[in-house]
Amino acid sequence: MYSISAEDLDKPHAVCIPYPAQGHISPMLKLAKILHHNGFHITFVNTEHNHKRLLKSRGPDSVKGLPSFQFETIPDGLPPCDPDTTQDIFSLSESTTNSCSGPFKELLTKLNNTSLSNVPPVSCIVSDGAMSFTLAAAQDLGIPQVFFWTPSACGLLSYMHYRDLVEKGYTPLKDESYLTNGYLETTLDWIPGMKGVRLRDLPSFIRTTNPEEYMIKFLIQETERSKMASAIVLNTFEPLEREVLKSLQALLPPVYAIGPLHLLMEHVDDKNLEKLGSNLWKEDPKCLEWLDSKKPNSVVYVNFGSITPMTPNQLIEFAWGLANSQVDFLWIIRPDIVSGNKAVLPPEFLEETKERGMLASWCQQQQVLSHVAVGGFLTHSGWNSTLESISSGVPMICWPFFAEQQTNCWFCCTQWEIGMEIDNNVKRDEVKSLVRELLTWEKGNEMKKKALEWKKLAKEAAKKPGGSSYVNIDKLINEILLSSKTTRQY
Ligand SMILES: O=c1ccn([C@@H]2O[C@H](COP(=O)(O)OP(=O)(O)O[C@H]3O[C@H](CO)[C@@H](O)[C@H](O)[C@H]3O)[C@@H](O)[C@H]2O)c(=O)[nH]1
Repeated sequence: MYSISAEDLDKPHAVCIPYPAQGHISPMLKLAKILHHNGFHITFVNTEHNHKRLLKSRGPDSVKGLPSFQFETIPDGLPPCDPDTTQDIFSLSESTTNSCSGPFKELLTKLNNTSLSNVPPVSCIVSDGAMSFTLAAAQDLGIPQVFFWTPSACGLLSYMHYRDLVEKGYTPLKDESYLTNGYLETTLDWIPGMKGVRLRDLPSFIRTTNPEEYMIKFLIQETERSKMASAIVLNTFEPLEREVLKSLQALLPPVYAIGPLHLLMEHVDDKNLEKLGSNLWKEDPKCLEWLDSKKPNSVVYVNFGSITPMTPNQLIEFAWGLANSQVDFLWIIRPDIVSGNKAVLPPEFLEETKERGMLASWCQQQQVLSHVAVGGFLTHSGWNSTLESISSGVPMICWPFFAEQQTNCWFCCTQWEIGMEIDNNVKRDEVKSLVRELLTWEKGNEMKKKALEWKKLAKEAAKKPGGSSYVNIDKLINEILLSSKTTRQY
């Protein structure tokens, strides 16, 4: 155990607990580092499974911590599995809800036994919005509890309306034919801040015929419990999602837009924190070297995040679409991207693209997106990827897979004017023409200009001292985390 100074024992102590998936752990770790920089003692809680994965991908230093920034683990309730595979989100949501509350409360009791734990008493909890079992623990201790929803604000607003969608009869679908008979094109005009959105643009879990669909029940439960929190935080910035944020403010406790967190992190000048990382796969540093050899705006970067799977056929269509576009590409293919199979690319494709294609299994995405050689991003529209692309001024081709990625895609294509959607049933000719359009044609140029405008606004929001997100973090700390404002009772 580290020995801690008397001064450290007086610090406020935030327990930060992400939902145990890559796209949630990374932004939570950034927020935890910012709080640490602002004088908080941090306990960061991973699941045992992800702790093992971090040890494997980044080595022991990544989770060894510092005297005032420590890592703890709780079990996720699922049977042990191969540390290299992505856990199933549906099972994970059910098991964390049903089994994590006990271990989490035990952990808090252990930390609060300060003579043994040698840490300050826990003074607030920053929990992922999809880990609402943490609320009861905060209520027991009478301390502030903040929910960090890691999807976009438009994603959260959509989830907040899941109950209405069920009550108004939009979901469950009457039968399977409703998936393809044009029903999903139905336009809704009653979600303030998202006028004109179609059913197919809402988070994908509503595309079910099952009246007992777990993800719908889960998200209704999680969003309801968010109403009891001391505050809500979102990794977005006010000019980007102003109308949506306004709608959320009317439904929830105070909502703070504090992103893009990776830009806010630039104000955290602490070498000790740099070694604490969150990538569950090992990054390939050769991607950046390869980009160095390319001309500005000449490369399309292709990455579908940490969860999206695809069929062997979709992989082949993407491959030939990229090859036929004649554009240089950096394509990240996760080892588990083809569910149940090894990703196999045809040797003719590898031969034909060896001069202009780079393949790797994981990269340092933020650095890749801010490299001058990258002119466009073919993405699954996960929120972190979308926000990282926006803050680097990179326009996108969107191939949303599930959850609120459909909503992020709709905003990119119709509201922010920085994206083009590719059909879910991907075909090589469409990949080829959209990649060419993005990198070499007028439409791509227009989107690039727009993306650069958003980049400027993102940077302004993160500016020290007056940027809106910078100010909101200050407010979050002073108005909520350091105050005695506690959660509301059920
Ligand atoms: O080679 C890679 C690939 C990804 N990343 C990082 O991994 C994160 C991926 O996050 P995201 O783009 O949000 O995708 P998912 O992993 O799919 O994220 C899940 O979590 C997000 C936040 O809640 C949701 O928006 C998504 O729908 C959900 O699938 C990003 O920060 C990337 O920079 C890397 O560093 N290197």
